[in-house]
Order: sequence, then structure tokens, then C-alpha cells
Amino acid sequence: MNLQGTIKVNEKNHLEIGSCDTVELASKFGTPLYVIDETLFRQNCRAYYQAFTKEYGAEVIYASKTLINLAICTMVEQEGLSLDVVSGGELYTAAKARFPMQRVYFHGNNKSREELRLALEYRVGRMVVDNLHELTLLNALAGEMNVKAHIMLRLSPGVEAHTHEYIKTGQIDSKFGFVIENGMAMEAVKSCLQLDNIVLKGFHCHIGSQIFELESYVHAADVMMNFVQEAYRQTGVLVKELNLGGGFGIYYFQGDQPRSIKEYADILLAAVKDKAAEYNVPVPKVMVEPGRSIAGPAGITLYTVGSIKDIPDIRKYVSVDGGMVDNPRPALYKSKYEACVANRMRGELIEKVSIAGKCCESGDMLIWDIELPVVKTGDIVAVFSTGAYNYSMSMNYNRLPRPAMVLVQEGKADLIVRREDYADLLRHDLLPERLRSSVVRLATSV
Ligand SMILES: Cc1ncc(COP(=O)(O)O)c(C=O)c1O
Ligand SMILES: N[C@@H](CCCC[NH3+])C(=O)O
Repeated sequence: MNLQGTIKVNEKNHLEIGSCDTVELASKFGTPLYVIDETLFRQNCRAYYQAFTKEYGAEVIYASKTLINLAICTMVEQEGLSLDVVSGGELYTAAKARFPMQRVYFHGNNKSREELRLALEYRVGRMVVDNLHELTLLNALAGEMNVKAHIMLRLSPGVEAHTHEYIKTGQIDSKFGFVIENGMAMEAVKSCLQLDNIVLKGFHCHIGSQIFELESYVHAADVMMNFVQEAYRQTGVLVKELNLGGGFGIYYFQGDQPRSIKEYADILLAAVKDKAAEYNVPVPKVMVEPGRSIAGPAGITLYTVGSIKDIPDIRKYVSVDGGMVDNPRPALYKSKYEACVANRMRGELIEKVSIAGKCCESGDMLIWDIELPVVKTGDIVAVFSTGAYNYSMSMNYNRLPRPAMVLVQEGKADLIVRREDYADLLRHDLLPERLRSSVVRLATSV
């Protein structure tokens, strides 16, 4: 078990986070419960700020798809990071949190007209343009609104990151960005020059997520800097900004060996500098877009154990009160997690169990074959490293209300996302007048 941040075992043999006893958190706020360690979240922001911004003047842009709400946005702002948003909803959240719009980057491979208009109205710092349709639309909208759109072009560098198939993004066969290899990217640069309301500021790429091999980033930096030079040579445009995306991996499970954020910064910035010299172009301003490595380790999820089904010599299923609805990653990517019995951290008897969710879905398994102190109904199970892509990917399948989220620090626990109730589930349901009659007649029964 990799206890990170303020997570520890207290004198009651309970799991503690942010100096809060998790058993008390579960009883006060109910379960399932997302718990965010404010100290670790801020420490991770600071580690990035120190390694990239203080050391090299690079900009760190928190990827809000990882986890976003008013409290998270506020902390990101306070820690001096910028924000990457990929939808009108994320943008609206940032605006409501009064996030400075100049520090917002708007991503997405299919932004709608309304989303683009909203981003222009808010005057976001950079639009990260993914395709020609968007470029044309953006130019037209900016013209109508009498503003200029400051953009970066998202490029597909053809770099394969060694990670799960579904979270790779930099390879050529991908829905994201302009492909460099086949000339699409250069055509896009040329198109920008024809468009009156577009100001091309830089290039962007993102090669994937949960990446441990820093060499993949060096490769991407090489391809991108080569393109900076080529674009300059072919069009006379010398961009001054290079956004190399996010993707830095974290520890989830034994065998995961993340490098330090400082190493990541040193290697990446050295690569950009070397390549600038090699390709004879000025060193651009560098940006990175971490998400998982800031929020992931800072979150845990608490569940209460309900039914336990023991199939002798085969498997013992321990069912909890959440599952794929609050953490779809094991079902989607076969992601592995570590967990503990939060109310009995050091148990004598250890047994192998599998932790199941409560959805009507055989694939709703959180953890297969984990060794835990003998688990009983009513125990609190804590799953680690759930801060990233859990709440943000949660759903209401089986009409399960989404859990609450608390922010803990130095013994204080504040609710930052309220638990959904049944009324929330019906909030958007409408009953047409013709169904309201107490006698519902079938169309055929005339
Ligand atoms: C464009 C872009 N930037 C940044 C990120 C953040 O990645 P991560 O959470 O792996 O750091 C993602 C997600 O993969 C992304 O698609
Ligand atoms: N949602 C993915 C990673 C983010 C992909 C975004 N480009 C995960 O949970 O690992």
C-alpha cells in the first residue's frame, strides 16, 4: 500500500486523511464518499509550479477534465496554475469560480458554435483549435463579434505513448488534431494566415495519459520543434508557444513507478532547448497540462460493505455501495487500484476477496483478488488514488445518485460537492400531458 500525502493509520487503527478519521467521515457524510486531501492537492500544484514555472518560466495548465468544481478551480487559481477546459460546462464552472479567463485554454475536437461563442465572449486566453471546421467557424464567429481569436493548433505528432489503447492520443490514427506527417498540419498553418480574425500563437500536442516513459515526451518535443522550424521555413510564421500536453503517470498499483515532477520538467525543458538549438529556432515558451498527477493521488473513495458472497474454492465477492458509477475506470480500462479496510487497518487474518460494485452489470468490479483483513458487512473500504477521472467520469446508471465530495485538511472536513438525492435524479424528467390521464388508453384499443 502506498500511503501518500497526509494519509496514515491512527491510534484507533483507522485510516486517516487530512487528520480526519475516515470512519468518522463515513458516518458524518455517508458513503460512497470522495475525499480530497487539500494538502496533497496543493503540494502537487506547487511541485509543478516550482519545477516548471519558477525554474523555467513554463506555464502549468491544470486539465480540469480530471476533476473540476468550484473548490478545485479556486485552489488551482490560488496556486498560480492555468486551466484547460474541454467543454462549455467546464468553461462555465471556471467562470463561476471567477477563474481569470486569460489563463484558460479551450480544448476539444468538436466544439459547438455556442461553446466557441461563449469562449470568445469570456475572452479565454487561448483556443486550442483541433480541426479545419473549427478554424473556419471560429474565424467567422470572431468576425461577427469583432474580436480576434488567439489560437494554438493541436497537432498529432505520430508519437506512440506506451499506455492503454483508449487513453493514447498522439498517434496518427486518432480523432485529435492535425496530422503532421501527411501535411494536414502545415495546411492548417497556411489557412491561419488567410484568416483575418485568427492569431496563431503556438502549437499543442498531447500524446496520452498515465505515461511513465519520459522518452516519449522527448520524442514529442523533437517532432514538435522540427515542425516549428518547418512552419517557419515554409510560411514565415515563427510561433513562440509550445504546449506539450499532460499525461504524467502516477502510482495506482504495485509496479507503477512514476518519475518525479522535477525530473519530468528537467528532461522536457532540456529537450525543447536542445531541439531549438538543433533546428535553429528560438526556445519557445513551454506549457504542460497535467491533470491526473495533481488530483489523482490526492483523492480516496470510502464505501460501506454490504453483502458478501463466498463461493468456496472459487471467489469471495465483497459488495460495496458504489462501483462503476463512481469509478468507471476498472470497467473501462481494466485499471487496477489498491484498497484497505479503513476501520481495521492492521487486521490479523488476511483473506483474498474481490470488491464488487452494486450495479446490475457483471463487469461492475472495482478490484479483483485483493488481500485484506477479513471483511465484514458494515466495514468501510477505502480505495486509493481516486482523485482523477472518478467524479468527473461518474454516472447515474441504475439511477444511483452521485456521491458527495469532502475536502479535508488539518482535521477540517468541508463538503465541496453535495450528494445527489432521488429528487436530483428526476430533475430533468417530464411527463407529457397525454400520459397524465389516469386511464391510459392504448392506441390500438379503439
Ligand atoms: C489535451 C489534454 N491535455 C491534458 C490532459 C491531461 O492528462 P493527464 O491527466 O494524464 O495529465 C488530457 C487527458 O488525457 C488531454 O486530453
Ligand atoms: N479518462 C482517462 C484519461 C484521460 C483521457 C483524456 N484525454 C483515464 O481515466 O485514465
